[in-house]
Amino acid sequence: MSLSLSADQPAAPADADDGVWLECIACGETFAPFADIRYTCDECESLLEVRYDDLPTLEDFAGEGQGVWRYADTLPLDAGVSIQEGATPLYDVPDLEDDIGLEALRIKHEGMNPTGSFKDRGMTVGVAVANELGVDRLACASTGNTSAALAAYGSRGGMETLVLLPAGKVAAGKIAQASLHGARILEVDGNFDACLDIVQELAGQGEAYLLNSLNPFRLEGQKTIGLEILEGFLADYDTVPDRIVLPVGNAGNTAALYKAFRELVQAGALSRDEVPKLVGVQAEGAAPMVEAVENGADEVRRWDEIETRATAIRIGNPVNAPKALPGIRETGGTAISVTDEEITAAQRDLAGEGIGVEPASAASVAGLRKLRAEGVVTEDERVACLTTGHLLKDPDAAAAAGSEPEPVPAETAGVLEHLEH
Ligand SMILES: Cc1ncc(COP(=O)(O)O)c(C=O)c1O
Ligand SMILES: N[C@@H](CCOP(=O)(O)O)C(=O)O
Repeated sequence: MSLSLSADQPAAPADADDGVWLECIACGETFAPFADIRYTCDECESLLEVRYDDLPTLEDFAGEGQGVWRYADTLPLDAGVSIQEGATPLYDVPDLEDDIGLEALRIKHEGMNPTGSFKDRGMTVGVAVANELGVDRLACASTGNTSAALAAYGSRGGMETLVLLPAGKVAAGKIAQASLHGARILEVDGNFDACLDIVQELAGQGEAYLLNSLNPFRLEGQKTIGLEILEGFLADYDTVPDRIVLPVGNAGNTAALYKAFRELVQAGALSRDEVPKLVGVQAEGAAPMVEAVENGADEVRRWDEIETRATAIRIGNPVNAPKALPGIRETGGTAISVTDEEITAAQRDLAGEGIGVEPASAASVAGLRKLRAEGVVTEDERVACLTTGHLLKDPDAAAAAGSEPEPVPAETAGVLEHLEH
């Protein structure tokens, strides 16, 4: 089955388990979902997706469960290892909306999840599947947020966790989280992509269960971001957004949102033309997806030299590109890169609306501003920007972008005198 936006319904193969199976996105080979551990296709090594024989519409989600698990009908299990993830705010930002010049702008702030990033939506599902598979050690490579979420959900699920981080390139808040939640932290003398290569090898040797976004079950939880955005726009504007702009690193969210919308099209809940355009934003110093989109390529070129202040998206080899590139192309979206200075300016813009985000998150707003200035995004559009992680994840970046504390004497007169200057 291809990754096109088609209304064709998948038919369950014999190895489906309760209407759920895994399917290779390249050769179409199918696998029973929980019989063995696999992350990629046995036949051609391409990425796998979870498939369902009964696809729900938005109405099917009304009122049941909480957060991510309100969408259990579109997930591979009925319940997960949960810390109440999902149901994040969809903020209005009137000043920013005017300033950028749009009909409507909303910020879906994923920093309001339990560990402060969207990764929780994936982990609640991924760790539950790990339980189902009977594994006892979980592992990931991480620029920080995945490790924080894995550590928290793993410890709640009673499993050992191992995280591989690029030494010196992970923000302080994220290391603190992984550490306190009890992960074993290995600092690798290499970048994120090198860490992921190692974790894939460890997982391949059966040393641990891999919970990066290469794991098809994890992305199922992340689909719920898209469903919540659609429901929020339908409630407030009686229509779905024209565009969703999101930061891109390993391209898991781009793949997950596209899958959520594809499934709604297959369920007959959304027409092809209604699907929001997906716009990926990367930092200039780590922009292999942007390069591929600009060149109309079907594959990304791995960037070995990468650098950006937005350490969460300091990634040169987005593993989900084979799922995400069709998502951008089929929805009529695009990809754009922004400078670190543009990212910091957008971080300040969001802070001015009371929304605290880490640098990578602000890339979405920086990219939207640029596309609006270039006329690619038009004034009459309704747009959702995804902000992926909380400000406190990277306190050093926040302090550098904000104002300096002013030393004053410990008495009122001295404070008043200081305030006059
Ligand atoms: C805060 C933050 N924003 C954005 C991303 C990129 O998301 P994705 O890998 O799904 O493209 C990540 C991690 O990759 C992240 O931690
Ligand atoms: N930003 C990510 C990078 C890893 O992405 P994943 O979605 O494949 O786990 C992180 O927080 O580590």
